[in-house]
Amino acid sequence: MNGSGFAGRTYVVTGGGSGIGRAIALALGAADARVVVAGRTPQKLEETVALIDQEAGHAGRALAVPTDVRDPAAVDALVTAATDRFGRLDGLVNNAAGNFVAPGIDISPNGWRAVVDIVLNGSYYCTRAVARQLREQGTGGSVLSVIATYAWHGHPGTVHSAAAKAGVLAMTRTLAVELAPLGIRLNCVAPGPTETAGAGAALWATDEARAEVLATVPAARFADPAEIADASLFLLGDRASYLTGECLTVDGGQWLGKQVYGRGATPAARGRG
Ligand SMILES: CCCCC/C=C/C(=O)SCCNC(=O)CCNC(=O)[C@H](O)C(C)(C)COP(=O)(O)OP(=O)(O)OC[C@H]1O[C@@H](n2cnc3c(N)ncnc32)[C@H](O)[C@@H]1OP(=O)(O)O
Ligand SMILES: NC(=O)C1=CN([C@@H]2O[C@H](COP(=O)(O)OP(=O)(O)OC[C@H]3O[C@@H](n4cnc5c(N)ncnc54)[C@H](OP(=O)(O)O)[C@@H]3O)[C@@H](O)[C@H]2O)C=CC1
Repeated sequence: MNGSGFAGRTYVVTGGGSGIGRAIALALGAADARVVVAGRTPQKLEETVALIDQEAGHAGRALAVPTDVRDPAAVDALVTAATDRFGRLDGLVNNAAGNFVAPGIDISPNGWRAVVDIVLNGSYYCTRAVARQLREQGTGGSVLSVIATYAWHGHPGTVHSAAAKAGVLAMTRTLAVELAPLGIRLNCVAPGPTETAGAGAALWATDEARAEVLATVPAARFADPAEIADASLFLLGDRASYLTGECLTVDGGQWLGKQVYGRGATPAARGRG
């Protein structure tokens, strides 16, 4: 990815210790960017840093900053740690999330808060802190938030996450307009079912649940986190320089694949096949 414009730039990736966040952090590192990974579990963050250093062939390209994104003071400290270490920031990936499946009216207030605080409030605190730093630098930059297609179509069993992701999409579109004059772009990526341990445990913990999810994907497979990372780097980088307030869906056709007749054109056509 040399020549992609990432060399020497610095990006904060929340939830960079696992799954999609780790894949994005590794892709940024491989594109010669400097990467600051944030999350609650220091060991997972250090593993990502070690993988980036290993790929680079030397230490120093990445930094782990244990952070709970629900805590605005901790988020401000994250941005300070990143700029102390690398001198400046160029962007942010809001990837941290929590999720579980439960009937909407049975979720406790604390269960609702757990998810909304991480996904919506955490994304706002991180975006606010990074955008203030970019404004101070006068450099512009790019913010990418990882959402889900149910931000717009809804989804039974995940009302907390769907509502929070919809909020992140609205935040993205609102701040895209407010911050465009500062050269700051904000976009979203909406992955479909992606093979990660976190989502597997939270959303498709049994073989039956996994098969049920798979049956909804026209592409008939889960995404690899690296495929989400590819789309993410496009949105973060200079090739998307005139693109702001948008959401790129990377879901193997899942959310569009809800036709009355399933995947065949019509029952009659399928009968002939
Ligand atoms: C199909 C394709 C679309 C998929 C789109 C989206 C996918 C994703 O978001 S995948 C990301 C999945 N990754 C994770 O979820 C990892 C992180 N997860 C967590 O940290 C937890 O799951 C968390 C969100 C619950 C937060 O953990 P923590 O802050 O430690 O909170 P507690 O365990 O103390 O629980 C707080 C509160 O929530 C209630 N709760 C937890 N799990 C469930 C459940 N399965 N059902 C009902 N309620 C649950 C828990 O009981 C607590 O409430 P109170 O008991 O009232 O205190
Ligand atoms: N996998 C999928 O099918 C899909 C995933 N997504 C989205 O992709 C993103 C990544 O999910 P995925 O990689 O699958 O799942 P993971 O569970 O691997 O990723 C979630 C990450 O968020 C971090 N995190 C959770 N709570 C906090 C917190 N309070 N503060 C800081 N970090 C936190 C976790 O680290 P730690 O626990 O150490 O803090 C973890 O690294 C999420 O936004 C998810 O909603 C969207 C659609 C589909």
